[in-house]
Amino acid sequence: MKKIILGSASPRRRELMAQIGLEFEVVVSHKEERYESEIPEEIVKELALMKAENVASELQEQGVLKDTIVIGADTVVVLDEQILGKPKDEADAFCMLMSLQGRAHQVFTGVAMLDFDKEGIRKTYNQAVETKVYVHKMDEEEITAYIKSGEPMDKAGAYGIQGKFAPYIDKIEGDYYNVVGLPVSYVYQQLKVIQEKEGGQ
Ligand SMILES: Cc1cn([C@H]2C[C@H](O)[C@@H](COP(=O)(O)OP(=O)(O)OP(=O)(O)O)O2)c(=O)[nH]c1=O
Repeated sequence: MKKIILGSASPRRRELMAQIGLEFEVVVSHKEERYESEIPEEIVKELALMKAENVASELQEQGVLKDTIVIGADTVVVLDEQILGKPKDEADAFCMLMSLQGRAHQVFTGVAMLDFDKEGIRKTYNQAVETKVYVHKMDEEEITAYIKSGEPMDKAGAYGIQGKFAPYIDKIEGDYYNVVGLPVSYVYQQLKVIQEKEGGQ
């Protein structure tokens, strides 16, 4: 079995990987993240790939990259083709939450899996997964109280479906875990394909 490295500082991604019983290590890279694409699916794929590549290059420097799978991910909220990342401050969170209420938006998570064999030769799997989320109408007091809870600040779109925002989620279409930050089923199935290929060699 290849070693699995999760290149993410997100506690949610770690919890989701642990939840499905995967054994993995976490390595975080703090290199800059930039993108050139213009459509959300491509942007999250690009950012996920960059995160995984940053971690892989650090592991390479340490000489521990062979026989390893490195995973990176990136999540954005998209409303009317506008990307909402993490809010800059509480006022920004308020604007984002005002714009999301009473309607649907998309959440895209990009995943990059870098599969290194025993010689250090790499295969790349890079995918974006979409979930549609319908948010109920909220009044200003509810938005203000939610911001006071502190939950929005480290989350794309200024909300966490898994926390105190739950009362405002009318329905979703697609993978719930994709909204939390990692499309667990996609990741698991892809890992299985990679590990089985390995076993067959
Ligand atoms: C929409 C939504 C996002 N989020 C989180 C998932 C991600 O952690 C975060 C989006 O930020 P990201 O930039 O995707 O990830 P991150 O900075 O937290 O971690 P890293 O780059 O090291 O992997 O928003 C939720 O937890 N719940 C939600 O409902």
